[in-house]
Amino acid sequence: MPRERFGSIAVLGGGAWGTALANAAARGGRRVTLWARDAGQAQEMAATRENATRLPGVRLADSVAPTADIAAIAEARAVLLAVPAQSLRAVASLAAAHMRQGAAAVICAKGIERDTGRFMSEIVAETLPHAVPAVLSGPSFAADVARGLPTAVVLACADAALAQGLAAALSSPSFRVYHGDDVRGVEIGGAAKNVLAIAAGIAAGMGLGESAKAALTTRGFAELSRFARVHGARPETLMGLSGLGDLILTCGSLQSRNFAFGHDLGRGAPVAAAGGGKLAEGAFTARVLAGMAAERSVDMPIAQAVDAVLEGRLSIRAAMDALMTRPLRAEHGDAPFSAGLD
Ligand SMILES: NC(=O)C1=CN([C@@H]2O[C@H](COP(=O)(O)OP(=O)(O)OC[C@H]3O[C@@H](n4cnc5c(N)ncnc54)[C@H](OP(=O)(O)O)[C@@H]3O)[C@@H](O)[C@H]2O)C=CC1
Ligand SMILES: O=C(CO)COP(=O)(O)O
Repeated sequence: MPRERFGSIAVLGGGAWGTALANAAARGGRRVTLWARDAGQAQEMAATRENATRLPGVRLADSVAPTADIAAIAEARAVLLAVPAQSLRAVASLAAAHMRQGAAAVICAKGIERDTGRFMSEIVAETLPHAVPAVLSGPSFAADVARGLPTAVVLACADAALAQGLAAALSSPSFRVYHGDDVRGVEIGGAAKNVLAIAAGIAAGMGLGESAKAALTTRGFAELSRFARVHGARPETLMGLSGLGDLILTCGSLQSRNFAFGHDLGRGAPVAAAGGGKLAEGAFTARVLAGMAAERSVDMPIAQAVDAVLEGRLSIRAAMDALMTRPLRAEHGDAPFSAGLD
């Protein structure tokens, strides 16, 4: 599928990620409509060529057209949904009447809908039945992408040819988009890593050291993989950019808002004050992820500990102690009497 088919694309969401993706697509040669819900913000971005609130210091590419008019997405053959996961349903519903038939709806949010347990692709299937769902995920901080620092992500769509065409259309020398067809695997990696990054941040904030961080990240990957496989994800997807790759990035950097949120908790901040008011998607997904894991009897002790901390059922110290004193078991599988954090 030729990349020229996607000459014009739209991005929904005037936040850090929407703005960064707009710039990335522009670098890939696309004309980009960048929709923000706030007319004042859209006008300011158009006038100053900067998203001063969410991504200060980064110049908007010339071929990015900010707007607050949702009807402006009508021509786009690909629409990138870059709003928080809990707002995806509302924004997709708003876009439904304006998106062209058969356009790709590329989910860029990382989370699970907390009131329903729906994956993002399920929400798109419900709200945009005339669009083709796809998901873009992987280790990529908005500030890095917007500045054109080298980044690699993956775009998955059940229609493999469409995934390939979209990946080519969005790629540029600094933004390398791999393609695949494991939509569920890619979206679960992005959703779950945010919750696990809060745990890694807590451990760092408590000063538990680099070894604890490595243990949490590795055992976090084990539980992310268990959950994803129960939901039909392929193991190789979990080993890739959207699984292991994003987990490593987010569990290891204060640049991550989820890690920073956990870090604040680890230093004693109350839940309501942690993260400095920035979006920490894992805080919204923890409850529903832990609940879905319990429903399917998937062992996710780290995600469950994060949920218990956020809900006030456990102190962070008690949560860490509980993780370390679970019955010993085999690292891989359920054999008793072996060492490991699982
Ligand atoms: N930032 C990053 O590095 C990355 C983020 N992501 C994911 O992208 C998603 C968005 O994150 P990000 O852009 O960083 O978040 P930000 O907090 O920077 O921005 C969120 C944006 O969404 C808008 N928004 C929220 N609710 C609605 C709604 N109901 N209707 C319309 N617009 C709405 C906000 O508008 P307003 O300002 O008016 O409230 C704001 O422009 C998240 O799921 C995140 O996990 C993925 C990869 C990287
Ligand atoms: O998803 C991200 C990096 O891949 C961004 O992480 P945060 O939302 O934790 O900042």
